[in-house]
Amino acid sequence: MNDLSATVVDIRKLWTVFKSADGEVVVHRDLDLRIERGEVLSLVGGSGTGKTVLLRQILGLEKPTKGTVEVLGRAPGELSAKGAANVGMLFQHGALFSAFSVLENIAFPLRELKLLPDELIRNAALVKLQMVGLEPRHANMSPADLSGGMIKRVALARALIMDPPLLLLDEPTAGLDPEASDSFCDLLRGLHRELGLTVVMVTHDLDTLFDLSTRIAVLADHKVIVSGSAREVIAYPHPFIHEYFLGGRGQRALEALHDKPAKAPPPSAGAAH
Ligand SMILES: Nc1ncnc2c1ncn2[C@@H]1O[C@H](COP(=O)(O)OP(=O)(O)OP(=O)(O)O)[C@@H](O)[C@H]1O
Repeated sequence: MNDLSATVVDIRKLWTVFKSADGEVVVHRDLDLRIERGEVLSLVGGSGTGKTVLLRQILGLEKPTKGTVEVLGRAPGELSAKGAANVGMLFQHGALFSAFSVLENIAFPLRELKLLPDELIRNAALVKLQMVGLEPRHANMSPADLSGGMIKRVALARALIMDPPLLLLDEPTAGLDPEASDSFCDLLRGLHRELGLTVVMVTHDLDTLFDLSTRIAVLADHKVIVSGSAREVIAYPHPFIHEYFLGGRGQRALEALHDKPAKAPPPSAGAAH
């Protein structure tokens, strides 16, 4: 497979087994998942079904016990500088360095490469700052002075600094109020379209899930039991799906989705919250 292939993430016969005091815990068993270029694939599943572990395996931070994970045809574990540039990750709480300014945080992965002069790195970071809807005046601020929505935006700019074709999002709207959450979803939707990104997202927020996903994959019984559109997934008979999507919370999110007026195409540089 080469970089022109439509498959960005290819997971085959994946087993993840952790040792515990009581023996072994099987998290994934023979899990298969293929993600094509341009998809926004959301992973949903009960607590402990291995969604975060799967993101970490795609990022190359953890190795499968058995089976293979490939990103653009390469094992993410073999991350060279070029490999690392293939995947951007937005961690749940932003994971910004508190001692660094906004711009230093965004520039960090590029600076670590030690390949470019400072001026070029600074300019690249400023471009990304604006891409996520922030302004040059935010560049010298400290993370402690930012709102939750701004922290997410800075973390997103850092995840995008190397122009990765694949972006991983762990609970991108967790902790944001509804307005900031909508605004961040608009930004993600715009960037997905404009940059032609492939996105893999873990979210417990059903509004975010229905708002952004082009496909939903459900993890249960140690594997992906079904993947497809919201409609297809909801129609799949499984107790987890019934409880998750057809309980009160799911019904409200579905109704809100149907009631929502169609959105105008969002600018990638929307107002920061
Ligand atoms: N390094 C590790 N060592 C041992 N067990 C681990 C390790 N990492 C994860 N686990 C276990 O693997 C299982 C899956 O964890 P993971 O965090 O991926 O679940 P999740 O689906 O993201 O859950 P949640 O929705 O609650 O965040 C859990 O039982 C967790 O305790």
